[in-house]
Amino acid sequence: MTVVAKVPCSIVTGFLGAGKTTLVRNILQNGAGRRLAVIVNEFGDVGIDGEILKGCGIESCNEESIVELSNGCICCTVADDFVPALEGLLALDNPPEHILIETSGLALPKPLVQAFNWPAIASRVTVDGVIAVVDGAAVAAGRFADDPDALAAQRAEDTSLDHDNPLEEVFEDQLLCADLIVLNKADLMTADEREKVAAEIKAAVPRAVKVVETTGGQLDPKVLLGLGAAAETDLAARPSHHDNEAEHDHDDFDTFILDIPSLDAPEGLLERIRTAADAHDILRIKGFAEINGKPMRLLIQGVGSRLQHQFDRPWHPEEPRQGRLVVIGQKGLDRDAIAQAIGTV
Ligand SMILES: Nc1nc2c(ncn2[C@@H]2O[C@H](COP(=O)(O)OP(=O)(O)OP(=O)(O)O)[C@@H](O)[C@H]2O)c(=O)[nH]1
Repeated sequence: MTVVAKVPCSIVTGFLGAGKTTLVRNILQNGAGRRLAVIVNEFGDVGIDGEILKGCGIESCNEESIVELSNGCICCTVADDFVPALEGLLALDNPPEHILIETSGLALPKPLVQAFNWPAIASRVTVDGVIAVVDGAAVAAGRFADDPDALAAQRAEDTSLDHDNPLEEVFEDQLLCADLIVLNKADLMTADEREKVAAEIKAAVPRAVKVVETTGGQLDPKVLLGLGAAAETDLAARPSHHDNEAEHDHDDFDTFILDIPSLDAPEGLLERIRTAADAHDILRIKGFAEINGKPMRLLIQGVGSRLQHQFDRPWHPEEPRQGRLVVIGQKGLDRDAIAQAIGTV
């Protein structure tokens, strides 16, 4: 009897805008020697991350090995989307030797790890490791804890995990499931902040989990892949805020899409986005804009009020040159006011 080795899969989790796609892109660029495939999931309906990966010009990024699941959070569509997507990749003529799974920033990784025990796939794949990417600058700015010191004190007295901040719950669920924590955006932190954030992370995770610091997700694939964690056999060590819920929903968060008119120059739009992100506490905004006379589409990426933009690839002749932004925030986002502030079609 021949025993076929299970295909290792790395789950890349991390809050909105932490740098997951950037890290996955680096692995694709540096992961030579191993046939990789990617399953990429987004909270919004428009697959920006898949587009970024496909637009990156890396030879190994062929269309069939990048599967986009943009039909809600992957943790809630395991049966309908995730397991069939994995099966599809395993059925390719040239199946991948390692699969990267990038979850949405709001997904809980544990239901995904659990899915690896499903009979349809259990004998064929294993979770090589859960990699949690952390936006160090956001943690340093206190985004995930109203008062980290008070919280640490409270933890010391009360070991239950529950509290009311939905951002923090998602963030902690991602850390608590991790085999490796990537402390990203080191360039945006002072040495003191880096130390403080690393200590905060360690305090939040009861197991000994390695924390590696980086900028732009630049880590050797040898550090990230081949962890051999078999996380699906080790679920008890990965507590979640949602362990007692039959189904997790994302009611705490809102998302919508804005169509953006063609522009002569990007500066005005970028300024309006920055102002709107601050005024309305937008967590994440990303998409593409059309700049008149430019053959390339402009990729716009906002995390909080920090914005980046670059021309990433030429518009394809068959695609509509329609600017479009996905906006994500906590429940109660004022869509009309944001649309007006940013200027939509
Ligand atoms: N300054 C700085 N920016 C970074 C770093 N890593 C990523 N970014 C930027 O942060 C933004 C978000 O990065 P992504 O890789 O798209 O983050 P993500 O976690 O995939 O985002 P979602 O899928 O929307 O949750 C982009 O503008 C990146 O260029 C870093 O180390 N430093």
